[in-house]
Amino acid sequence: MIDNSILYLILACSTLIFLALRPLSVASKRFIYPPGPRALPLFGNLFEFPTSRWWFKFTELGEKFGILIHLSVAGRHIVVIKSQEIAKELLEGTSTADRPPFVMAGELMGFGISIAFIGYGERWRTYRRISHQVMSITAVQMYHEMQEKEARRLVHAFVKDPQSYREQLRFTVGRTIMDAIYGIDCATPDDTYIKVAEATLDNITHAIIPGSFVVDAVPWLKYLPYIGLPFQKHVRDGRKQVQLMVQRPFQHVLRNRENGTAKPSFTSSLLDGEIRLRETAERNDIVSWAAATMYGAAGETMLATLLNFILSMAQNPGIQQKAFAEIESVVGRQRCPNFSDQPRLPYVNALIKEVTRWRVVLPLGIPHMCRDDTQYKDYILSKGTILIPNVWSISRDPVYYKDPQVFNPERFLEEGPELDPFGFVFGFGPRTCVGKNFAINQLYIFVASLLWAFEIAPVDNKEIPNPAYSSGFVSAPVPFLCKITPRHSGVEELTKD
Ligand code: HEM
Repeated sequence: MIDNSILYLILACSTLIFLALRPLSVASKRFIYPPGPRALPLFGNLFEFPTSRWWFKFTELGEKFGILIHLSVAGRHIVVIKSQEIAKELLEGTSTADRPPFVMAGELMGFGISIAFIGYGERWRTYRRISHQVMSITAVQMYHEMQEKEARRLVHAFVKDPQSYREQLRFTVGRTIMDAIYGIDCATPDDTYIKVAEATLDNITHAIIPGSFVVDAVPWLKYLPYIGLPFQKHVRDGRKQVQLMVQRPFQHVLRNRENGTAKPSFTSSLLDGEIRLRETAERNDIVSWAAATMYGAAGETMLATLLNFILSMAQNPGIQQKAFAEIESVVGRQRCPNFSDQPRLPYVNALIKEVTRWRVVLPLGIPHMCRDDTQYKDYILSKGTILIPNVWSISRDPVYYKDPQVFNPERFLEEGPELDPFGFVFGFGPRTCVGKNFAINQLYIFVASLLWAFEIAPVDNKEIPNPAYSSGFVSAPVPFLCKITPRHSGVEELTKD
């Protein structure tokens, strides 16, 4: 990796070029941004940015400057939003539904065409329209049976090898998505489809983290001929892998459709033609990318949320006991929980909301960008301003939550429940998470099944200290030890395939 002094030198040159070349109209127009720390000439607030976990720094700045903070880096304006109401208002319309360019992960590695990274436009609207047909609140019921089966398989795997709960969760999350998206049943964690997808996503996730590659700060570097810079090597290998991840499972579905063995899936439903796409090639391109994005967006977020669930239970035995008692009274011990139990499990539903609030897995969501000059109250933001919702600080704000550090599902049950985290952890406005309904269902059935089957406790009855969290785009707890013991003798038998 290039060392920081060279990075800053290159950044300084690129900023000068940018300032010299930008159109006069932009330079002379009068924009009014919210308050923020003083920006240095050329560099702006570059040095305010820590190397990781920006959400803590943004929260600190919020205490000084208020609920909207303005920063700038190399001529690019950034506004960080610390209030749920303002994030909703500002990110609600299509005028702020663009995405900033992700040069490395998006343009160079080829993921920029995915639903999550692509800018606002016709192709993004098509993605959203077709995905809605198979991810709406009604449509996701088609995955219920498969999700129930995967929950039983997960429980069974935990019985067999409770120590490797993290790997089991990772594999089950991947397998469930493969099944839902492509109708592919992956037998083992070494399955090629899962391996390729995980390796590709590791690469992409690394590439998205700001500061990983110099080309994100200095986009003109992308025009350099190949001279073996670290980002160029990463692109050379990564781009091929992205194609493999998108094409292989999609071709599998096409082959199975031809020989009549395709299982129902997200991809198959889209190919069944409810969507009106003109050419087969165009249709295949759009559907294959919609499918691959789903896999990419679901894996890490679901895994991180389920790990937070395990941690919260090991740290809060009283809450776990209460949730188990509710499940036992509704489900009993003779069968596993299913979706029809859900309306009668209010405490479990509140517990899931609390897991998503207590440790948000995407602490800064995914940034939006203004498509045009945008007026908000007294501010006028220029086209291209990046808008970042500080979801982490919303989840910790005493304005919304009493004792926000405390894990307490009751906060969503009492009269006058506190702010519903499902209203912000899945994002805002037209870019809200496409897989929200699928994710909530999966969290419900996995959480209810694990609570029904196991007692999750610290090892040797010692308290589990709060683990460190990964510092990437998705924030997940680093491995921690805990003891997972079946609650009753029927668990193994009832979860046999
Ligand atoms: C607990 C699990 C999950 C969380 C917390 C989560 C959260 C988010 C957030 C914050 C965004 C950005 C929204 C915005 O820009 O305002 C997003 C986007 C997205 N999510 Fe999720 N997500 C989860 C699971 C899933 C699953 C299971 C899928 C697919 C099956 C999925 C598919 C997507 C897609 C495709 C986008 C891009 C939407 C767009 O840019 O138009 N997510 N998600």
